[in-house]
Amino acid sequence: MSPRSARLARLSRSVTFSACHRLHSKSLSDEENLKLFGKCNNPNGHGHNYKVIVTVRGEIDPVSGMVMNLTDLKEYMQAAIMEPLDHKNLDKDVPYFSEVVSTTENVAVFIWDNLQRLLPPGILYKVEVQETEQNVVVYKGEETIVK
Ligand SMILES: Nc1nc2c(c(=O)[nH]1)N=C([C@H](O)[C@H](O)COP(=O)(O)OP(=O)(O)OP(=O)(O)O)CN2
Ligand SMILES: [Zn+2]
Repeated sequence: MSPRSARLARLSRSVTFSACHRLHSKSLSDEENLKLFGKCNNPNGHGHNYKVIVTVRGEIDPVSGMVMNLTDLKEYMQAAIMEPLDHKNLDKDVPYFSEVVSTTENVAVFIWDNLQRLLPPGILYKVEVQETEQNVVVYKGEETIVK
């Protein structure tokens, strides 16, 4: 069979969700938490309107013309992002954040791991979380060895 070439494309979809949280680490004292997180350590928390942009990467299927059907991606994002996070207190309502500090970095990892469980293998490329217009995290599934 002769080799064929396929066009690779990246496909993105965004959602927004509202949630509140408090930056507080159980590994630190109250004083250390206040010093590290400042106003974000306020005991009663604060809220954000988060924007999440999910990007998948793959071949453009010659029959469907799609990398994946956006209708399917929408459903996966509903299950992986909106259902667990929208209108929640991240620290109290989402078990993952009872032991993990609810920074934007960790929100991005949480979403990545949830999507990985739902999407076809190897297709997830990037999760971008905008906590505010100024504060943005990109996670692409990368890990490093910690000694
Ligand atoms: N590395 C991180 N640092 C901080 C995070 C984070 O997720 N990762 N988060 C916060 C707070 O949650 C906080 O919400 C940030 O608020 P703020 O500084 O007020 O946000 P802005 O920069 O958008 O607001 P300004 O108007 O520019 O003050 C803190 N650190
Ligand atoms: Zn915050």
